[in-house]
Amino acid sequence: MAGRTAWFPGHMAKGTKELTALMEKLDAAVEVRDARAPDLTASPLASQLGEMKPLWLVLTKSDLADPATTRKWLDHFRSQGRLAWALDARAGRFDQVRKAVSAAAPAYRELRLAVFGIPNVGKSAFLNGLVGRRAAAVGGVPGVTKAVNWYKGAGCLVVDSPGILDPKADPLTQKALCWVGCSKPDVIGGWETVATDLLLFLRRGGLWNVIEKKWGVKQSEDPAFDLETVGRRLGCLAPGGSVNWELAGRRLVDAFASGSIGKFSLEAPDSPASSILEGLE
Ligand SMILES: Nc1nc2c(ncn2[C@@H]2O[C@H](COP(=O)(O)OP(=O)(O)OP(=O)(O)O)[C@@H](O)[C@H]2O)c(=O)[nH]1
Repeated sequence: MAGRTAWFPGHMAKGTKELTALMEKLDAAVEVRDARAPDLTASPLASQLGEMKPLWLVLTKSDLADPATTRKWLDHFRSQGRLAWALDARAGRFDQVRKAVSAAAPAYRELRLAVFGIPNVGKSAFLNGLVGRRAAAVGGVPGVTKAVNWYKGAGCLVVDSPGILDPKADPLTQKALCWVGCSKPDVIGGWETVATDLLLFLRRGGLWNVIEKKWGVKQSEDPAFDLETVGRRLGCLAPGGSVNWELAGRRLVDAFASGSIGKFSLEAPDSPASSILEGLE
């Protein structure tokens, strides 16, 4: 894949350092990924942390993903021996996760868990759902760093961490992360370029039906006209009647990221998005 981006804000570097130091004092960690793209939204820290403690996996935004594909992902991860669940973190049923918490808790104290993942995957929504929306942050835990916030839930103490994005992620992966709201188009060339690649991805991945279903727009004969066709359909016009590309791109990508386009999955265990992304170069 093409060259590397340099976007790695300081707080993410700090978060990585804090989290690895903290892992020593924890019993397990929950990695949060987006159910629409579980490979793309994997945390760059997962393998490092997984060597230290058991890693549980939560696929959030399952309400926005294709249910059959999500079931395949769960089978896939469980076949690797991982505890894995898929849920709508804002409204989800947490019974299964809570059951795992009580099963894993030591007899003499609460289970200590970290929640981590790349930006905007739903870490806070998951944490709030697990410990209860009104849970207040509790202070330092004896013998454990005071530099982070702990939240007390039934049988567990949970610590949040800042979203950490792979500093080495290539530009195409970063674009794909914009499609699900986990990265920002302004660091990767703007809305037009992110949206153009999204349409190309849908075309190549046989996923154009989501666009047709939502807005009644058919694929153009030439992919170069796809964004123009969509932009016109959405009424994103500049004075004089030409398409306002940035606006069209923003409306399209926002519709994807927020789920207003309908349920879709960008990848399945047997067809990872990375294979289509490589074809976009
Ligand atoms: N539809 C849907 N939206 C969700 C779900 N989980 C989170 N969201 C939304 O996704 C957005 C990001 O959620 P957060 O919980 O703030 O994500 P985060 O990972 O804590 O974000 P950072 O702290 O910025 O890294 C918010 O608009 C949430 O309402 C989910 O399961 N389903």
